[in-house]
Amino acid sequence: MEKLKSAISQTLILSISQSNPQNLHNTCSSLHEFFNHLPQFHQMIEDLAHTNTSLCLKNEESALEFKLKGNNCFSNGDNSNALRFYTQALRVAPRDEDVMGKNLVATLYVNRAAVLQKMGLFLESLRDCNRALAICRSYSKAWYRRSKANTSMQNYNDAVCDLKVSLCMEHSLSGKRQIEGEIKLILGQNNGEDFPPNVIKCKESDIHDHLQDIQLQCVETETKGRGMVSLTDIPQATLLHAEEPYAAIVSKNCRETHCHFCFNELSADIVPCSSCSMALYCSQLCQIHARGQDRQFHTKKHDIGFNLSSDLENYVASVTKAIDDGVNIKQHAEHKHECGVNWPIALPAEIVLAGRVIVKSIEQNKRFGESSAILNLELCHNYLQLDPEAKLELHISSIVLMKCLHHCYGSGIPVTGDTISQCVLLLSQIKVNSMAIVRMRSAGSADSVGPPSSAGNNTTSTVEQVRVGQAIYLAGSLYNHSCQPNIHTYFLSRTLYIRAIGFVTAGHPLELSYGPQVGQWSCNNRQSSLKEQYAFVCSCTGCSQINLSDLVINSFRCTNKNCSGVILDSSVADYEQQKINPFSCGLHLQVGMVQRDEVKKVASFLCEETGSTHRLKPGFCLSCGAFRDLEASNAVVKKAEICIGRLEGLLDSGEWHNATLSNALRSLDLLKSALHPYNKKVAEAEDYIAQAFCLIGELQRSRDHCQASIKILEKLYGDDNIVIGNEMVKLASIQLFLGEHTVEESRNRISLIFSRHYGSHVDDIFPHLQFLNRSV
Ligand SMILES: C[S@@+](CC[C@H](N)C(=O)[O-])C[C@H]1O[C@@H](n2cnc3c(N)ncnc32)[C@H](O)[C@@H]1O
Repeated sequence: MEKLKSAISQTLILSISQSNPQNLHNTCSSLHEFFNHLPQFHQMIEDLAHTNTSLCLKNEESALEFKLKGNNCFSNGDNSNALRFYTQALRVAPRDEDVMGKNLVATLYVNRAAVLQKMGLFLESLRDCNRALAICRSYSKAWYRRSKANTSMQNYNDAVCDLKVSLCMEHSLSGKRQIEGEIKLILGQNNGEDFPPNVIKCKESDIHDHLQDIQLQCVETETKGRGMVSLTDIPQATLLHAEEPYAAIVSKNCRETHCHFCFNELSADIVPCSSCSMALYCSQLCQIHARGQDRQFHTKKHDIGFNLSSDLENYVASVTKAIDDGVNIKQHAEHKHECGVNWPIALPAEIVLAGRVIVKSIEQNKRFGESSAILNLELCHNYLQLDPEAKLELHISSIVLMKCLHHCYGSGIPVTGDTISQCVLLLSQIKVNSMAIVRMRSAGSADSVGPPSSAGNNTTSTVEQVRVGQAIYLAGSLYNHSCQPNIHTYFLSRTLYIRAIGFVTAGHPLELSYGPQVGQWSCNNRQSSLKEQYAFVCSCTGCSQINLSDLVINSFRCTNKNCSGVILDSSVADYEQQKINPFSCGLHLQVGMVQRDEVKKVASFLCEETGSTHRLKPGFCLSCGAFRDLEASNAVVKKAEICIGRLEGLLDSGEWHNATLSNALRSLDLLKSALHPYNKKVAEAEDYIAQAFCLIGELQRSRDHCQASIKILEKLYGDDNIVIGNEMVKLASIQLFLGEHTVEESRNRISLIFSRHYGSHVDDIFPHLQFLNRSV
């Protein structure tokens, strides 16, 4: 790409930098023409789009090599490597290949099932047996292996049926005897009674929550374009929106760990794509949703060819029923056009996502090229605000993507100035409107730790977000951003859920956070992050009205011991100055009810002297006017931060030096002497020190510092913010370890905050937090 870029003439670069949505097709057409004359461009497209250069095709030879390695590891008892090699083999094994009279994929599933059984992963083992039997139902070994998994899970009736089916297919006398012996053994546990066969029920998801009957409306706003409001009052925690993505893609860093369709974490029994070695799924069903139904494959199932009782016939039919039978696959098969070529691996995820949008739009019979089919998504874009470099990147990426899609679709996707320009606009729509799909992950768990006194243990359980995918939700993208959001978004599988955090009155804008929030960063940092990422200047209440958090988050403490006022440095003072609106009839009207007293306490000058004439003076207390030498104070803070940074580094590396903790404690005192008690740096230092004490088993001290950190965060975010819920998880896990009854209070708060944000989905989102319910 860089080579291509350097070949472009300055004149063309200039006209691209000046392009706008109306004349885009000219610059797209010129650049396309220019590339068409470059041999290296054609070579690049060849490498990206042709199957003969593909790095992700199926390959029987490699599959057999991996299988052999898996077999060797299995016989040596090296189960984790055996599992790895069998999965590698499955990724590259051609689906219709028979080796020694057995389908290779089915054999690999059965081999992997044996490893999973050894590893105690019985459900995973059972699922692999089912996959093998869905391919070849006369596979005796798969039935036998299935009986093992069922026995381990105490599904004795199924285990007996599996063995009976396997017995019918077994040729050798000794094999028959062994199976008969095993049947007797299981029946013996049931006093010789036979078990009636069961019909397998496949439970893919279990989500209970209902959308409330709330009337939402899209309206035109003064400063933010379109936005969403409710026509009625919305009670706290109401679920008001659920939506499937128009298109979605797994994050690059989660390609090996998360399902490429539903984005849930992959378990040990990964299901690879049936046609390429790149895409991985958590289940056959997800694979079918992403790749489409493979009728040909399923009709290849061999007839069982043995005489079975009608009960057993039914049993076999229920187990081997194609997983997609009766499933109404409504989704467009989003991975199909990407299968077996390099570009979906080589290009950035958002370009591949654009490809999915284009193909879906074409598949939905919208004619691409005419009547602006892609733009029919009616999403806003930020093309005009992009810098020249970004415009050029979008031009190049669009030409490359359109060329790759053209390879697959031929004349169905023509590469012209017009179609490329639509792709450019689509990419800038994706920049502004796509959402990151996230999963909550717990780091450390009080379940997995030893005695609290022993050093090196990780006692706290923390909650963190992992960005697993990126998606376009057409209706979801109509919600504007606020740094003080009143709605909360989360994801189950690929579904977007939106819930009201608190009570929202009819007509009030419904706004979520695109990332930055009051309490997380200062106003100037939030503004620059939104500008950089989405190219807009945030005009939310948090950025336009005085709030306690923005006043204190980076502030210094007053030099007057009896004053709790704040002293701002010049960068913060400038931003806060902009919030003092000369047209408002009094500053106190712009301050939230709950915070009014607090704001007054830290900045009474602001509250008393309203109007445009008042200037915030950096270095002087906003409450009593006392002076602080900011240069000297900054030097103290910098020094202290170096020591705290060292502690943070140690926590990451897992190494330990007592001196680092002592230095950090001294630095915390220094920070407290210079910074306002609600400054975020103090909260962060308290948190690192809490983690360090936890690591060396000094849990009481860890708890104290954890509580101190939470107290500050409550001031910055507000008491009921989800961040406080996440922090309370840490505190509760320490309290639980200490056997303190105060854990009850923390549990109640966690439950209150989490249910406000996640409603009845709490347990689906945080299954790993069940341990917190343990009694003290
Ligand atoms: C995902 S869209 C939201 C819907 C959009 N307003 C529309 O008309 O389609 C994001 C865009 O909305 C606008 N926007 C959202 N929140 C904003 C805010 N707090 N301040 C200013 N503009 C905002 C920006 O133009 C941003 O790029």
